[in-house]
Amino acid sequence: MGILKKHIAILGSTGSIGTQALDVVRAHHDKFKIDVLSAENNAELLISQCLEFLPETVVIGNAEHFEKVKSALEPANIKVFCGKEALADVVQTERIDLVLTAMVGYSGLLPTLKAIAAGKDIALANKETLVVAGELITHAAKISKVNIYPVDSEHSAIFQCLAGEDYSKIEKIILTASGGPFRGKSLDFLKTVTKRDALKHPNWNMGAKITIDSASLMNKGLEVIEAKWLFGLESSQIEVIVHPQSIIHSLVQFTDGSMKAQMGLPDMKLPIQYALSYPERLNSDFPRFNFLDYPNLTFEKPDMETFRNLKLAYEAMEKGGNMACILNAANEIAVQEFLADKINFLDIPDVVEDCMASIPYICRPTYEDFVQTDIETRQLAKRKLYKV
Ligand SMILES: NC(=O)C1=CN([C@@H]2O[C@H](COP(=O)(O)OP(=O)(O)OC[C@H]3O[C@@H](n4cnc5c(N)ncnc54)[C@H](OP(=O)(O)O)[C@@H]3O)[C@@H](O)[C@H]2O)C=CC1
Ligand SMILES: CC(=O)[C@@H](O)[C@H](O)COP(=O)(O)O
Ligand SMILES: [Mn+2]
Repeated sequence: MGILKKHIAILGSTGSIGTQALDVVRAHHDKFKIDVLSAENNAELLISQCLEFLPETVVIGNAEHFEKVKSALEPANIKVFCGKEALADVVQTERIDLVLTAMVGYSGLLPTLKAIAAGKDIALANKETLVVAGELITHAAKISKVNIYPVDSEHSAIFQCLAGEDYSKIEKIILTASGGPFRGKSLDFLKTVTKRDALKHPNWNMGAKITIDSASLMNKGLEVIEAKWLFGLESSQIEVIVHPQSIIHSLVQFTDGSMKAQMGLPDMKLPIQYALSYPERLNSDFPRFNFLDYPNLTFEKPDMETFRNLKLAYEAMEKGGNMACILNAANEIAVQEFLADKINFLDIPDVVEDCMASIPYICRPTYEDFVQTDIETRQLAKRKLYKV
């Protein structure tokens, strides 16, 4: 009798997480079957991925590329759709077991909600979704009895440390942060840094948006909020420590004082594979960590005065409601403009803080409130950045 394969949809298959997920699938083709792939603009790569993995359905976000993708894939009997609604529809396809959310930003919210409502387990890389609407997502997952498996390296580390443990015995978790390319630098130094400087992450090769977030410590702020929702924690139970080598991926301290850490070389294929194959732990030939190559694993307190984004994220989490949605939308606009060389690095926390102070607070937001908050915050962020 053949082994049953897990049927997977990968949303954002052409990105850093998406391409590494396909590497994992390629190495374990006896375990996984790709049913859906999607991309926003990169039609060439999407077409070649489809011709290799032969999904049933593919979605290209940007309508400009639709005809090109369609004419390349229809001869291979692959259905091609385009646009946001199509993405939210195809994740509901009956045979899909697991949806890997590997797209970037707020765009992950609707397809993730639709996939959960259709009873699909989620391998969650797209942290912005949980940041924006963590309560809505975790509530929907509970109702639909679906699991959310973390892909983010720190959250995968915590999830692995918690295997077989009682979550009510968590005293606190400690998220490690590399500190990014500007660790130890002053505000004066940060005034003049460029996109090129900010894109040089010391340990990880990732998409542009998350790399800028790592440099500004917003990534760690988003991860603090992500951890709250994934593991059901209070703000006081979530700590951040700077660990420049990125070998310890995060830690859990239990109520008896014992600590568990998960370690390994910085390689996203491991957490991706763990999330895709859970509860099975598959073999891999990923390079192994050797203590003797790292005689100095070091730790520092994060500098939340210079890197204000981390403090703003704690504030947004503590305030709740739509505040983290405001933080996220303002940050997405600021990062987009920084990557377009239109604003300075230090404008990022300024505009996030301004938007958090100005957009009306909603204590118990509905999905429609999040949509409206996201739109209004993006408009305000642009007005603040360009003083129009
Ligand atoms: N990269 C990493 O190591 C890690 C990433 N993450 C998280 O995973 C997510 C993906 O990050 P990463 O892979 O680095 O990002 P990339 O920018 O490398 O890839 C993003 C993917 O999403 C697609 N995409 C872009 N915009 C949209 C949109 N509006 N709607 C739908 N799809 C879209 C892109 O398509 P196209 O190529 O056509 O533009 C691409 O396939 C992020 O939320 C990030 O925070 C978390 C931990 C580590
Ligand atoms: C690989 C991964 O999970 C990233 O989120 C990474 O943690 C970014 O590094 P920073 O610790 O610099 O934010
Ligand atoms: Mn991370």
